[in-house]
Amino acid sequence: MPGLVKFPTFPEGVHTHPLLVIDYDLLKAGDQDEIDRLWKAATELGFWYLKNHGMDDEVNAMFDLGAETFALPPEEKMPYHYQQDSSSFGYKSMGATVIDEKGTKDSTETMDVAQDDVLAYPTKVHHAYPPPVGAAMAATVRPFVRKSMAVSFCVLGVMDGKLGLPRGTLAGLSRPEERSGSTVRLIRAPPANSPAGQTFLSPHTDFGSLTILHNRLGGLQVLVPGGEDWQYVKPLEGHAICNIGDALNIFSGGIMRSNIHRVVPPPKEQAKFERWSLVFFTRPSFDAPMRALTEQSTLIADAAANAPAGKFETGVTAGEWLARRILTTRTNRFKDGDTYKAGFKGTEDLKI
Ligand SMILES: O=C(O)CCC(=O)C(=O)O
Ligand SMILES: [Fe+2]
Repeated sequence: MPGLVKFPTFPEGVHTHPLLVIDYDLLKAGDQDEIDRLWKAATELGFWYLKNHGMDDEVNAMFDLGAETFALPPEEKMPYHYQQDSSSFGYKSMGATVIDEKGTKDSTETMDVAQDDVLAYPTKVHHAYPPPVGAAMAATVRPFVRKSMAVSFCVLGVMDGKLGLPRGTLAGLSRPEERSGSTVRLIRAPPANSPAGQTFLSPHTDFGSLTILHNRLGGLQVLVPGGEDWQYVKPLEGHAICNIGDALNIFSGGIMRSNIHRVVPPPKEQAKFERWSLVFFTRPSFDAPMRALTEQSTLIADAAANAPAGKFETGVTAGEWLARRILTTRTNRFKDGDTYKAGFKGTEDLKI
């Protein structure tokens, strides 16, 4: 974040859900207890804190880059806006997407920098970015992406083992050499001086495999399985918040949980401040089929066999899945609530 900005600590007395804390150093070392705890987190809630990820410096540098980029005047950001009919790579201005079935426009600015563009820079693969991003590519963006990829691939490797998949299976569905929707996202949400009940990000499951989130202020909430009420996830200094997305839910025949979450203004005194998040989304290669890996694991085959027929055979690729969910939120495409709900649907099994 705009590292020098001081903000009030997360308040007492708000309904908060604790997450398991997973130690990345222990995971990398193959510690069996830690692996078991990660498995518990990934299958029960689908969210956990990650400590000792070793990327605090890269995260702070990314927040500074976000501040520099979003501070540009609109005429210097808009040329890098995402294209209406394609992916969300690039800059997104406030109001360019809708956040609910009523067609309410969003109030955040975002910048998505594609992993493919970061790795190939200065060759452009998907999109162009404002000059501060290019200038920071080698020193800031690429180191952040590399460390985030290492975390993701470590988690995917652990999941291979637990799911009974041949080693490297899940990473093989997100090979950096193949084009994918994997991306870094910076999000700036304004201070919440607007009507109560405002939402920054409506209830959703994440579209890809694994999400690694760094935030400073509260506002992220989860709907705990079987529960009715939204509970805050408290940001913890130096801890990332990780969660499972739709692709891992589908690949695993529903064993891993892609849990529904949303973002509302930060609680109490924190609401007066701008809210910044930095997210790294690992998503499968565009060509990867979104279906349960039943041939490679009896555990997955059994899980899929117990689910309603076809539930984990989506018939689409990861690229198509992503495009459907992303394009549904475009303000210029919004038609009506039913079309929105059908188009935005993820793997949630809870009612939105
Ligand atoms: O900003 C946050 O805390 C969460 C963001 C999120 O859920 C998303 O970008 O998918
Ligand atoms: Fe999310």
